[in-house]
Amino acid sequence: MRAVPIDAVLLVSFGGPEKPDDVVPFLENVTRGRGIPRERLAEVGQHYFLFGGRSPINDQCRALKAELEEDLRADGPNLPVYWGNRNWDPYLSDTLARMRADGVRRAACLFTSAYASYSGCRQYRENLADALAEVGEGAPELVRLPHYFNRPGFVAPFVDGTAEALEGLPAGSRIVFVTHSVPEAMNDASGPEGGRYVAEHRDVATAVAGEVAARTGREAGWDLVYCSRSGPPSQPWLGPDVNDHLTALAGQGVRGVAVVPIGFVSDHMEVLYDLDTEARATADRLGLAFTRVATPGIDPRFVRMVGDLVRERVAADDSEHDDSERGGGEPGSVGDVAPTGLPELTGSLGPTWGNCPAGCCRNLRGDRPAACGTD
Ligand SMILES: CC1=C(CCC(=O)O)c2cc3nc(cc4[nH]c(cc5[nH]c(cc1n2)c(C)c5CCC(=O)O)c(CCC(=O)O)c4C)C(CCC(=O)O)=C3C
Ligand SMILES: [Fe+2]
Repeated sequence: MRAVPIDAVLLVSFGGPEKPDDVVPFLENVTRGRGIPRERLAEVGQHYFLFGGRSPINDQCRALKAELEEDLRADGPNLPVYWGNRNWDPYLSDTLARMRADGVRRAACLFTSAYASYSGCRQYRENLADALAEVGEGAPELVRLPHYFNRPGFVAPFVDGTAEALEGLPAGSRIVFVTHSVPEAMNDASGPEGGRYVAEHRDVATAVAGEVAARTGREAGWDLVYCSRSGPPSQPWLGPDVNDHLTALAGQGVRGVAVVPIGFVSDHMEVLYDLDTEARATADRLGLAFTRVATPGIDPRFVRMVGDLVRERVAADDSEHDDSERGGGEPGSVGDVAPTGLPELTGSLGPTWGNCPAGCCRNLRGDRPAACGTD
């Protein structure tokens, strides 16, 4: 049976407020039914207000959408790129309704979240399923592009940024990889076999540290630590917290840190507040030199990698159907983007998947419909 060809790309993101009046309703959207203590919500609201009530995340998505459209125009397939958010305007349901109106039948989804976990994977899929149900008859079919945490286009910008940061820091400085904390139980249930959230981050951290050592000729010690813990104190979450870790490092006589936000695809409020504001203040207090490395954002290698995921997927569909009429770019062509010097997949976890296998990143609160997977 011939599948309907992919005729659009859908960027699926978290969403964030863009003005002070957005902040409280945004937080209500995010935390509905999640059991976050009120004090934590008030505190996180303040982080947004400190930055004028505007998160950088939506602008990052607009920029990525524009760059990806350009990449697909230049090297094919020339597909429209849509963008929808889980928690703020443009909402997924509105975007899916617009796609239907535009005649889109089958879209390839890219989540702006690189790692397995309920929060970063299945919750996106559940929100897509809800939006599909809301739109109803005629909504496009959705397939997921492969997970990309171990693609060089995602990893290389962190390698460059870390090597450069270490150049400017005192001898003996350490690399501090940071990601979003999640409940330990959520890590235990992440991926098809569990524990995948931490395993994927360790895989990226090992690859970045190894490549930086190879490039600079100096081996910097590194750690994987966490930011943005929420939830009640009684619930165990992944640690150590980045601030506690910086305190411990200073106590050991370390003089500087390259803080590498590997958990974040682009600048989010967590990066602006939890790292650039709070962790930097901690480092200043401790007399630690502190450099925060950039997120991939719209690094040309990251954009190209996303374009390649689309090209790979379309080529795979075409090769299953030799009656295809689809033209467009050489899959994996390099264009004018510098090669990364990294292997095709970094780390040791090997090939990933697009649509998720059954049981992947289980919802510990109970089963709900989820798109882009076999359950
Ligand atoms: C793993 C993970 C990612 C990375 C994957 C991905 O990128 O999706 C992520 C991203 C993000 N998280 C974000 C914002 C928030 N996350 C919250 C709460 C929570 N996050 C969690 C996990 C994650 N979150 C968890 C386990 C909770 C507890 C509640 C629950 O179990 O669901 C809360 C509530 C207040 C608080 O408790 O902090 C807010 C406001 C924003 C937007 C930032 C911006 O506006 O720039 C982004 C990109
Ligand atoms: Fe979050």
